[in-house]
Amino acid sequence: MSRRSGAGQARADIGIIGGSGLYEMEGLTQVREARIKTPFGDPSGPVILGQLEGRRVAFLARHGQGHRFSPSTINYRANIYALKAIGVSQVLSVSAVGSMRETIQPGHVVLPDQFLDWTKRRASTFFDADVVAHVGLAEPVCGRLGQIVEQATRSVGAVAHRGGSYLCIEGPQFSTKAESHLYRSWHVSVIGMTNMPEAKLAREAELCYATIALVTDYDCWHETEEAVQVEAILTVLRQNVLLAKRLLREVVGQLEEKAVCGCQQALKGAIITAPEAIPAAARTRLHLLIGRYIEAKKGRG
Ligand SMILES: CSC[C@H]1O[C@H](OP(=O)(O)O)[C@H](O)[C@@H]1O
Ligand SMILES: Nc1ncnc2[nH]cnc12
Repeated sequence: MSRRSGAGQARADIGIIGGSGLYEMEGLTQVREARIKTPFGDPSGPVILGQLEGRRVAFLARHGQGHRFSPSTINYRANIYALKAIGVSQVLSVSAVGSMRETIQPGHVVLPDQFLDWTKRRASTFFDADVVAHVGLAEPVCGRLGQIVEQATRSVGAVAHRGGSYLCIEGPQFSTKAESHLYRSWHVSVIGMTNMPEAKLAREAELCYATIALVTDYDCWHETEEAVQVEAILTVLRQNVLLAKRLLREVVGQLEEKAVCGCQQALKGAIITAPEAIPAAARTRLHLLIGRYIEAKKGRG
């Protein structure tokens, strides 16, 4: 696979964020690498662009090549910003998760429609200085994308659980049994360490977002299954990742190039700061995200 590099003219419509075990996307053609600088720092690595099933796709390994970034040190803002900067309008997020329910088994695919953010030390908004914006997160997953992913999951022969809550813990340690039982009492479906604040930031960036959660373990609540350990996760992951690659191809082939849905308007009416109160430096820093709203407002006087 030959690669060109550089960020100039790098464009894509569909973003894939690869999680644990998914560090590259096979099957991409016309591959090039883009190193994208953002006002929020560096993404986890170069964005890999190419064609997949006739669509322009951008792939980014969340933990970086060689899995160098822990869930707490991933620069989620830079990752989402970088995808937005190259034109991505819809993001498929692939994640390894633990199951919190008997019927959700290792090897199954869960398509959560809710998240619980139990993280403690992550930058979780683009709007933490100079501009205040409050986006809605009642439905954090794009329903249109979720529907397509569900169909595709079934058509590749995997067991799909559509809906349910993904509980995001800070990690990197796995949970104690006491925590795991507590979380089960909250009726969550799966547990992981990365989808928050990723999903929040995708909404702030007005990107459609859906998680493909690949179940690797039963965390540590199960009475007859071993408590989760990385070694066991990696064994299941090797199988899951093969499935994920087939599934992603199928999903991408069914997606419209440009998403047309409400996610693309998430910031409409959400910016509460008066345009004239926004300093020039903040306008520049946030232009990609809010330019069309504050310029229009200013024009109306
Ligand atoms: C290697 S197991 C724990 C690790 O896997 C998940 O990451 P990702 O969501 O990127 O697949 C989990 O959140 C932890 O970061
Ligand atoms: N049990 C678990 N807890 C947190 N993150 C995970 N990722 C995969 N399995 C997990």
